[in-house]
Amino acid sequence: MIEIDRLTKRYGATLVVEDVSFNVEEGTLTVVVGTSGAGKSTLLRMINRLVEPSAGRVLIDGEDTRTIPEDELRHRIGYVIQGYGLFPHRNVADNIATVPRLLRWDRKRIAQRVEELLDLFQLDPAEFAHKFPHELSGGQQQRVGVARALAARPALLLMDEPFGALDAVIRSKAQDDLIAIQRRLGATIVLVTHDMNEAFHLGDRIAVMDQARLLQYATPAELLMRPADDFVERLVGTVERPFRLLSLTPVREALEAGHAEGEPIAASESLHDALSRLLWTGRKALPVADSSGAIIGRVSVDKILQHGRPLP
Ligand SMILES: Nc1ncnc2c1ncn2[C@@H]1O[C@H](COP(=O)(O)OP(=O)(O)OP(=O)(O)O)[C@@H](O)[C@H]1O
Repeated sequence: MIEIDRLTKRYGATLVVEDVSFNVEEGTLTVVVGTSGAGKSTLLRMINRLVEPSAGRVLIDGEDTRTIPEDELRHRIGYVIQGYGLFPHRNVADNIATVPRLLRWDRKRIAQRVEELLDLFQLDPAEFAHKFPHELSGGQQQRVGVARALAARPALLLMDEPFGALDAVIRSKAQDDLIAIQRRLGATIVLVTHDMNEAFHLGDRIAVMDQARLLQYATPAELLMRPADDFVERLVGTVERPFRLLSLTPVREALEAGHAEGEPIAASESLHDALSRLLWTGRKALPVADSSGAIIGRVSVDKILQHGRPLP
């Protein structure tokens, strides 16, 4: 677990991060979201001590980061920034091998790890290992940047606007890839963005910051249903709120007894998917199947719309 404990940063008289605390569970993805200048990047950089906190501390599995030598800390915490920071004169394989080399892994182990990561990021080693960063597209550079940060299996991966330079279509694909890789590796990630859609798409938990302070730290569903204040509510975005809520709720939670005609929908799919299917087919209800394919009930438009309403 990563414990962020009362972190504060002052530049002169200005408080840039004020008394921020939250815990990040192992194997989860936490998104820090907020307006420009809220202090998100500074908070992230205090976690790996690129910025020295004015007060407060960070614990990694109970160990205070101040007791860990800085170079060791950089090896234990991966860091990805917008623009990826790839070394322009090193090829893809050498870029990915950076930290394992510093840690003096043997050649064979490094070569295996590089190949494994290239495969994982869907970059064919035969084609990409020897290319240089300028020969790659933005999306490919982004993947190499993340692969490099993950190479030595860090305890924590920090990502600052990692998709900021990608256009909308590639960005969405890159977000899906990150989720798949995070699940597969069980990596613990803290990611900074100013994009609330990205936060909802990626975050197991979301930390909302404004003017140096943490306003709320909660799951996406909690943010939607119980925003801590007006600012959070506005940021979450009232217009898309019902749809976001439906995207986060599985069909199983609106299951009703009874029969319905048509192709069944899986209980694990979202109510958003169910509603799209219902609107598309013009039906009032769909049969619902469990993971074995057995029909366990139905889901109806009326019931879904009840779920889209915020709690009183
Ligand atoms: N080294 C510094 N010296 C003085 N002020 C700084 C320094 N670094 C950051 N700041 C100020 O701290 C505030 C927060 O900056 P930070 O980059 O953490 O915000 P952010 O939420 O990441 O914003 P953005 O999304 O625009 O990058 C800003 O007002 C910035 O000008």
